[in-house]
Amino acid sequence: MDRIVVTGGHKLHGEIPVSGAKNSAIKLMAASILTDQPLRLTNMPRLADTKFLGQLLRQFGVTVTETGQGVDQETLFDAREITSTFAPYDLVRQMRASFNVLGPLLARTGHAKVSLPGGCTIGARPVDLHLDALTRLGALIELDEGYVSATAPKGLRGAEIEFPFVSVGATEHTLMAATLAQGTTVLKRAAREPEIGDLARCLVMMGARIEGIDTDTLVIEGVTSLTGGEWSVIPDRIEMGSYAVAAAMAGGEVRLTRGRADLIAALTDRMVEAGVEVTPTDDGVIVRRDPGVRLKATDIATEIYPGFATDLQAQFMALMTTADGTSIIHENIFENRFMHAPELARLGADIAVHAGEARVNGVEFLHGAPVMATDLRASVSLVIAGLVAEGETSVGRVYHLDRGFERLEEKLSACGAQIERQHGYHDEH
Ligand SMILES: CC(=O)N[C@H]1[C@@H](OP(=O)(O)OP(=O)(O)OC[C@H]2O[C@@H](n3ccc(=O)[nH]c3=O)[C@H](O)[C@@H]2O)O[C@H](CO)[C@@H](O)[C@@H]1O
Ligand SMILES: C=C(OP(=O)(O)O)C(=O)O
Repeated sequence: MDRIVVTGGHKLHGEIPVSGAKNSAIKLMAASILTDQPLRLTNMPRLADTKFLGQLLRQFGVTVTETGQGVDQETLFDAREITSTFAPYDLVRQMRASFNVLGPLLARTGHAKVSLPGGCTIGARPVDLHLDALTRLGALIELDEGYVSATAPKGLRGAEIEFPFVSVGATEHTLMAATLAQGTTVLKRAAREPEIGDLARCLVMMGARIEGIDTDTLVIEGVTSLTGGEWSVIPDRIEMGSYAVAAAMAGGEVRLTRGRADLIAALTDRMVEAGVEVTPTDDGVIVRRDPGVRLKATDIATEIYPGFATDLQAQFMALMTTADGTSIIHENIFENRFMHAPELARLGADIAVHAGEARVNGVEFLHGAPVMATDLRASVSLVIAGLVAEGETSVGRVYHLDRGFERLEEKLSACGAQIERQHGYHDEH
């Protein structure tokens, strides 16, 4: 097993290119099932999650061809023939979003059997909204021994669906299925995350008829078939936000490129409030901070987009561990997303968690210690804390981190961080 070792106390100076968004790429990959023509995705991140999903798509008979390196990374998906519509537990359990192949398989072939999903253990994470919406589109659904079997013998048909609350996964899942349904589908209380806009725009490029993109009401006029084409994956706002916080934590000056400042406005507004200098640029932001001056404790509450992203909560908590004063962090999206708090405490942070609220009492210094990544975004929060912790911080179970951060050590060490990956480490936990 790998671990990442960070030696704290080095300022960051330089440039970090933002990769394509994991949470868009994996939905766009699932959309490739909807057409028998090739779909080329550019600005593709190479991550454990895109690899898992590539394996799953191959299981259905999709040809997946990766080419290029760095900013030229792209992948061609050719789902000319779907040879299987079975998604086994072993391939779905690794990543929650792989469940979202169910709708596209059903829309394209009329049947599918998909294992219930895995993903980060940050809450119960049921899929009831997904299944209710597919049922409204005319799917017959059965649950048996951890598998969902769905059929639509007469094809899917449009419906008006009002989600009881906002769900990113259920919105994009239903959106994909509805593109090939007969008639009109209206999705109310739809999620508006930028990755959904990216998916919807790609589907429109493929011939789908969708109105209301980026709003909470999507109107989809079903078509009989979609075409292929080429699409560039939107920048990863969570990766971008994580490096913005890393620069703020370590101090120095970092320019984030190939990104979009507007996508992380909720985060940078709070960073500015805390005393970090953030300057938007044409393709990202410049983050500056004098490490000699303590940041001011700042409160956050996670919300649906355009609010503060739950996927940036752990990173912001790490930043607040050394701020002056007490910051209150409310987690409103997932019921169990503070598992990084006890790990940050090993580094000397003072954090009290009660239900959905964490009180972070800023301390002057953190000290290095062995810590364990508990989920994807928690793992990067530990790396961020390690950037200022005195001595060495070793982060175990980095397979969580590898799900969503491409070449993290390379990107941070190019800016002066002392960080390395060690292979073959024995995890005693
Ligand atoms: C791969 C991907 O894009 N993952 C993102 C996606 O996850 P994901 O799509 O799983 O998140 P959702 O927006 O669906 O979840 C929001 C809340 O709704 C609940 N829920 C969801 C569906 C359902 O059928 N029933 C139900 O109760 C969830 O347990 C959670 O408490 O959006 C989250 C919220 O921005 C992000 O943290 C994840 O990084
Ligand atoms: C929680 C995340 O991923 P998943 O929904 O796949 O678990 C994430 O990207 O932060």
